[in-house]
Amino acid sequence: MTSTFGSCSPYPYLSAGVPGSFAYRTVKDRMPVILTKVIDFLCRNKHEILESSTAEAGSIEDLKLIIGKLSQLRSEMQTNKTLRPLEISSSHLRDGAKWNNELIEAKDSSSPQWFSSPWLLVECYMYRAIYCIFENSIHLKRLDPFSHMKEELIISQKYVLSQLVAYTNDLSQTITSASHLQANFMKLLEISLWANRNDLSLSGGNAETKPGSFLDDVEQLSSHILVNNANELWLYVEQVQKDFRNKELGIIMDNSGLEMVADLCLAVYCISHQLFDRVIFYVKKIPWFVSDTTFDDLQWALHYMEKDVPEMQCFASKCLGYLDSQQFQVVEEGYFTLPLPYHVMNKEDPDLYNKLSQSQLLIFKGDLNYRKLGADIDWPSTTTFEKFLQGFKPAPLVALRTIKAEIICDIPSTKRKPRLLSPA
Ligand SMILES: O=P(O)(O)OC[C@@]1(O)O[C@H](CO)[C@@H](O)[C@@H]1O
Ligand SMILES: [Mn+2]
Repeated sequence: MTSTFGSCSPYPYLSAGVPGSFAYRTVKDRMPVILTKVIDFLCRNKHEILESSTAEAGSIEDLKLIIGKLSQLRSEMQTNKTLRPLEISSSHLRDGAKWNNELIEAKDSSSPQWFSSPWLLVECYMYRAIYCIFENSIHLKRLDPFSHMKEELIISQKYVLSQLVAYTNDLSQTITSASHLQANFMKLLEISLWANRNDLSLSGGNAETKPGSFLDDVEQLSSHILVNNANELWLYVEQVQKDFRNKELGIIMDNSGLEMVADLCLAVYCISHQLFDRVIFYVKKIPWFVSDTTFDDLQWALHYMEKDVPEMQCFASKCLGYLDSQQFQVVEEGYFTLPLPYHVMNKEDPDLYNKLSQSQLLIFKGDLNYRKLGADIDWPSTTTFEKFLQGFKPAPLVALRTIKAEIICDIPSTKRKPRLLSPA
């Protein structure tokens, strides 16, 4: 496959063409279920959806058309048809050109099919196709078919979220030494890492955490960290204090819900202890991989916490205050909802690469970001992170990721490649 994925690696891309792989089970089982859940949601909630739309009569036709197109998409996936060019609207022309270039490129070598093209292209394609189907409707352009799941997740987790925020507040009160500052930072990193297990695209829309267990889980899970560079990271953060006056942290976000709140806790800690002066949150520009955070999700969550969860009101107001003062900034960049891996970003989107390079530290959250850092290639597990990135390094960066896909690197040769307890 010689698309702009164009990697110099001799190793193959992950693909659903490998029976039994997580990519195969995702395309064969998980993705059709996700599409079915969207169709069911539209059928079961059609009255509410029609009431909320401007022109009810037209919307009924719209809804029927959308459901038909989603069903067709699912059927083409299940029968391994060729991925059709996306109908991308004029407001996304730039992304559209890149999308169809990928699909045309794929055609050069072989027609892009669900079970043979690179998993990254195929999986991103499904979410983009869902978005295009809504965006090309007349009355339901702005409908996020996953927002109800993301909102229900936050509401169902409010007890765990309140615990997490209270824990973060306590950490901030007890800073009496540099070692405390470090210990607490490391703890919040681990919390942000394990919150990544909360992933609606895996849990089929169900909240993962049982009330009251998440912080205990974080304690237990420490021994499951396979590659842990937190100590080197802290030494670098200390160096940043000496070398830079104006310090910026970039968080390339992943899932809404617990993971988003964990990332906000880490960011609040960094600002309130002057480890960084500004935190840039890179969110998704369109609904993505079921639970990935959009700007609307972040705003909805902060206002929900401020209004409806007394224990979180102060935290939410603090975050909203940081947004007003620009100490928190939210950025929507189209690149993060393209199928492109990160090693081609400097060529494909030099402005974004340059923006990322303004930060003193970048934290890439979650499995999909990790897959894009490694171009979704089936690298040997002993591959160094440096080689895995294939030259992508706009700024010093770390990946906080719980393993979902088989791709992995930096495992010492003394350790065997971890046997994945794939959540699927
Ligand atoms: O990016 P996240 O939210 O951590 O992981 C989500 C996800 O990318 O993990 C699976 C394997 O990569 C995908 O099929 C799935 O959607
Ligand atoms: Mn995600």
